[in-house]
Amino acid sequence: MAGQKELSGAGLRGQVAGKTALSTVGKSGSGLTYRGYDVSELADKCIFEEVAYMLLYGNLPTQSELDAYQTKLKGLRGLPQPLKEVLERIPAEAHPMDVLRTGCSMLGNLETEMSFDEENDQADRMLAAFPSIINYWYRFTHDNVRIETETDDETIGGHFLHLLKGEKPNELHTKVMNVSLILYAEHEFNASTFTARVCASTLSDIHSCITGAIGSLRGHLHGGANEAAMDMIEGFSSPDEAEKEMMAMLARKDKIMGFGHAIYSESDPRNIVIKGWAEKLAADVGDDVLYPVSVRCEEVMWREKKLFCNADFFHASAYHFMGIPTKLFTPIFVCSRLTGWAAHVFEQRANNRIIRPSAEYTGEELRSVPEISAR
Ligand SMILES: CC(=O)SCCNC(=O)CCNC(=O)[C@H](O)C(C)(C)COP(=O)(O)OP(=O)(O)OC[C@H]1O[C@@H](n2cnc3c(N)ncnc32)[C@H](O)[C@@H]1OP(=O)(O)O
Ligand SMILES: O=C([O-])CC(=O)C(=O)O
Repeated sequence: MAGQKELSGAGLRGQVAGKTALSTVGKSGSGLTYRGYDVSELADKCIFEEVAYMLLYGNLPTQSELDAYQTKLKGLRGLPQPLKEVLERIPAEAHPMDVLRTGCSMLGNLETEMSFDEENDQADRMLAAFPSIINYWYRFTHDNVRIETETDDETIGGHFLHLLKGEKPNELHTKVMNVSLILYAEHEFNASTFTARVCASTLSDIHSCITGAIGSLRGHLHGGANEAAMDMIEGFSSPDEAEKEMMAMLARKDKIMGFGHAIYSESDPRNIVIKGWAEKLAADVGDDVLYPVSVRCEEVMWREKKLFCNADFFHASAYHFMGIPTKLFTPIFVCSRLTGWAAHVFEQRANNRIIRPSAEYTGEELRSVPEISAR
């Protein structure tokens, strides 16, 4: 099991900031459980919609519940015209995470959550619409086409790739997308989820909570690490070059993206799963550089620093082998983590007290305001 670190110090590390029944990190099973189910077993046996349903509605769906849920989500993939118009005005050079942040916020203006009774329907709507939002903008600004976002793909993962590439994905790619979305779905009180909970604790609307969470996930120390890891590994032309460059980065004390974790001490249980799929995808595309480079980076970091790959590192090569542009990596994370964020918003609302910690003051002693001429 991937154990927990000794937790103390800055960044609220080790402080219990609330209760959750949604997941455990570094405590049991392979190290990550969602409502008591081990993430590796979920990734093996389920499609993403089953996990989304379990997080959002409390139990794994029966076959008829799953069929109804997939039908519901399929029916919610269309985008309102004013949202399409906003997306068309965002420049091609914008970061897709900013596009998604704006898309979520705009959706909140058009389909505002009027009462918390709507929270499940609102979460389902975002789950269905986010792949449409990001791909509508991407295809409009990069390929000059206005795509039809209502596909008949059974899964969100398949739907995402279909919109991106204009054709239905093969079985391998659909499976990897499902695995990836399951692995990224939920992770206790990480920075973006905590952002969503803080916002929810003020009794704000769900679009505000999710918009804020997208902004938190964007940074390279959190979800943005999968893009930063890709930028790094594609600069290495061989495992030996990767080793040499990594050693130089470590000597300079650079932060190496895709390694280390705030909670896990020895491994991130999601890594072994996505690494296995990255290896299969490498064989599928006949890669003999990127995957071996990634493996060498993993070996060097462990040998030199006892730092291990987190969920993001092998996601980089896996997504790349499926032909996904690097700048869409973190938005895919959003399409998954939305389930965890929304489930935490529901949990916070169900047992709420406004989140308002204290600060240790390090400023000036009490003093009087000098006249402006005397400053
Ligand atoms: C899905 C996710 O969000 S997973 C996280 C994705 N983020 C990344 O991959 C970014 C790179 N990793 C990091 O920056 C960090 O490991 C974090 C943000 C994930 C965790 O941060 P912390 O809990 O503060 O790290 P931690 O306390 O373990 O750091 C211990 C030491 O290892 C170093 N370290 C940790 N991660 C790395 C890294 N990736 N590269 C180089 N050194 C590192 C720290 O600088 C620190 O050194 P110091 O004691 O000399 O200051
Ligand atoms: O838990 C964290 O700090 C970061 C992480 O791995 C996640 O959000 O998936």
